Amino acid sequence: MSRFGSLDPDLIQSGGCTDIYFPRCEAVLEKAGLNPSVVIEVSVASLPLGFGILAGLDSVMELFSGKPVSVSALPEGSIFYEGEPVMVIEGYYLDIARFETALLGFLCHASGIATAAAHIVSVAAGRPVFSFGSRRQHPAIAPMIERAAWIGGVAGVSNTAAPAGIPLAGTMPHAYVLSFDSPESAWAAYAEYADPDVPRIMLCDTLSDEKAEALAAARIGCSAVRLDTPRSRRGDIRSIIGEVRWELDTHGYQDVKIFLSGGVTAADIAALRDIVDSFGVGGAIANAPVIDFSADIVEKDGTPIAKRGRRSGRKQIWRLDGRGEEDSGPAGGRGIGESSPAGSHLGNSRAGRRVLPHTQTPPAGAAPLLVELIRAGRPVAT
Ligand SMILES: O=P(O)(O)OC[C@H]1C[C@H](OP(=O)(O)OP(=O)(O)O)[C@H](O)[C@@H]1O
Ligand SMILES: [Zn+2]
Repeated sequence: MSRFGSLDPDLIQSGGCTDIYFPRCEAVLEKAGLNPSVVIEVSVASLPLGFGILAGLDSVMELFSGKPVSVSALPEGSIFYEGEPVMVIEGYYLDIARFETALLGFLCHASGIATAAAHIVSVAAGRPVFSFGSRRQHPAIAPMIERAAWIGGVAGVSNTAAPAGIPLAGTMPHAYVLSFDSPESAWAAYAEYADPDVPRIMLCDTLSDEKAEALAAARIGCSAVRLDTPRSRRGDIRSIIGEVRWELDTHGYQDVKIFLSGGVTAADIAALRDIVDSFGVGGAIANAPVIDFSADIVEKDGTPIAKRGRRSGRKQIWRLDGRGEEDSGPAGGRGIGESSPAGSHLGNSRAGRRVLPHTQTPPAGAAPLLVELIRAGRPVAT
């Protein structure tokens, strides 16, 4: 029996977490004596934001290691576009079939979060964005959520179960403030007792007006005030934030920054990034729509073949000016443990890329973006 509704990872590894039609059709193929060698490409036909950031590769590598298949893919954190094969899997179909469910699940969910994070980070235009939304999802996938948000470019994450190397960030809950007899005593205790390396960011909207609480917190001493104003009180949040900034400046607290959280979306950030110093984003990242990848046969026993709506034959993505590393590296995010985003290349138009048949000679100076990761079940040193 699984605990907390989550699954034993060994069952995923063995193909036990799959859509029932796979084992059913495997059995028929076996009885029919069929097991073609295939090339399967993972791609997406439509990307609402016009681009995607690839994430979830760590789990796919684990899934296929030790299995008699070969895998090539765009490196994790790469930007990709509609119709581009982000991953290519080769092997006998019966060695791949039932793993399609887990393969797509790993990529769809993590890439959706990484893409939303990258979009929000690019809209924030240099203002730090923190992932505060792991509470909006099942805790068993908190490490995946925070890792994908980090790959998408956030400056830090709130969940302590995040993979090592990702900075943790957080402030204080309203429950903490309410545990004291006043917000002032809550802030004073935090200023005095919180670990020295914890930023003094005080939550300023619990019992009274943001302007009054922000000034009171600044007088006690803080580096920033967090506004998490409930929807019922929001009204014109821009005016509220503008008043808080004005009063802080007028009273000599120009250095006290403003941190905004609570239902923050990319549109909010676009509208407020000129008067807010950093953002805590929950559901807009953690609950991001998945990227709707599909896995399709494009070659069978060496012959190009594909279902309607897909182009047959194995392909390569070429970066025409040879800057493969820019596209094949973190394009909107970064690898785990890297100190900062590799700079957002979200401006990368797909004009600089070309998808060609695997057998076709590319233009001079072009760089291949799909790289071999696993050969016959063994990871390829990259
Ligand atoms: O973008 P969202 O999905 O809204 O979540 C982001 C913030 C908002 C929420 O505030 P509260 O719900 O007031 O929780 P708390 O009092 O614990 O901060 C909590 O601080 C989350 O980290
Ligand atoms: Zn709260």
